[in-house]
Amino acid sequence: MPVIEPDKIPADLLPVIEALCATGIDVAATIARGPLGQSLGAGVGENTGGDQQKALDVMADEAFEKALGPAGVKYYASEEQESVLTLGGEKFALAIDPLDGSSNIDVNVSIGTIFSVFPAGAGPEESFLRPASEQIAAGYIIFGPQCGLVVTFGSGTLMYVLDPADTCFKLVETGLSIPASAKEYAINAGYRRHWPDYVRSYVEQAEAGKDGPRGKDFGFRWVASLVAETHRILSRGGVFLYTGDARPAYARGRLRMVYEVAPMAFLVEQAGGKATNGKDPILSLSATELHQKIPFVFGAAEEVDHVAGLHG
Ligand SMILES: O=P(O)(O)OC[C@H]1O[C@](O)(COP(=O)(O)O)[C@@H](O)[C@@H]1O
Ligand SMILES: [Mg+2]
Ligand SMILES: [Mg+2]
Repeated sequence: MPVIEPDKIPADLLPVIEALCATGIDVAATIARGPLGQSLGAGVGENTGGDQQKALDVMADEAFEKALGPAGVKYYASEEQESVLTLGGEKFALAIDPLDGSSNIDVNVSIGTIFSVFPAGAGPEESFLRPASEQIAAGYIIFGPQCGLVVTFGSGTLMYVLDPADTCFKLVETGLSIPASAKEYAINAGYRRHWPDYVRSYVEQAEAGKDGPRGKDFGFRWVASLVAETHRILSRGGVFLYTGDARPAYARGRLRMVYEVAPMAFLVEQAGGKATNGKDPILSLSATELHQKIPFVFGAAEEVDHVAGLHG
């Protein structure tokens, strides 16, 4: 039985996408059982980035690592591992956030797996420390009310939904498109007192709504799962901000260039949106360290441009 409809997937990448889907189906089944199975949200340690690791972070990482070597992945860079692993494949370098939105594991809110694929480079680190524009595929699996796959190979952004009847990801959209203007913004407003001026100005203008300089009302959203925020923005528009702020260790925000920001930027730009570090396009930038964080603003083109204007 196929795990995904293969028609729109480049032939050389099909084994990688199939391995991601097959593993995603297993992870989805584990998540769906929640407290009926083993404790998924229990703390089990700390990763290199200093985040607490939960049981599901580690289980998902082990499952993807195991599946991807035989699918052609040579270098495997995971948010949950300190350095790049060399697997059995030859062609590809794959970066992964095996479980995004860890704080939502135990509360039955959408979480996901984010991935980014480059052609394998000269060595493990060189394969990932390069311009984000050199990605040849990027996407995420969302574990939500529906399990879905959103992916780009550089010619549009595709959406698949997992059909529970035959556990096959089926194509539902071929050209996702983010409207240029937005009516919703997403930011963790709990950190307001730490924000830089350009973020404070952006949010104050949005909050002023029709009566302010933007001349329209905005709704506010925050799920605390990047995958879920991206899915909403790809589905109905909006803008997302997780910039640097004045908290210790948050000068470059929270999100990682290699595992989270570069792949989401590729998906968003392929859907007609924009993705910056507040000012410069993410796709023009390279990570200089594997676990490097970077400020991230993405979504509706007009909003991302407006933020860049305030950034100066
Ligand atoms: O808890 P905060 O500061 O609002 O951060 C939420 C962000 O952190 C993340 O959960 C980080 O990802 P991980 O769960 O993979 O560490 C994002 O999904 C989300 O956007
Ligand atoms: Mg994450
Ligand atoms: Mg994670």
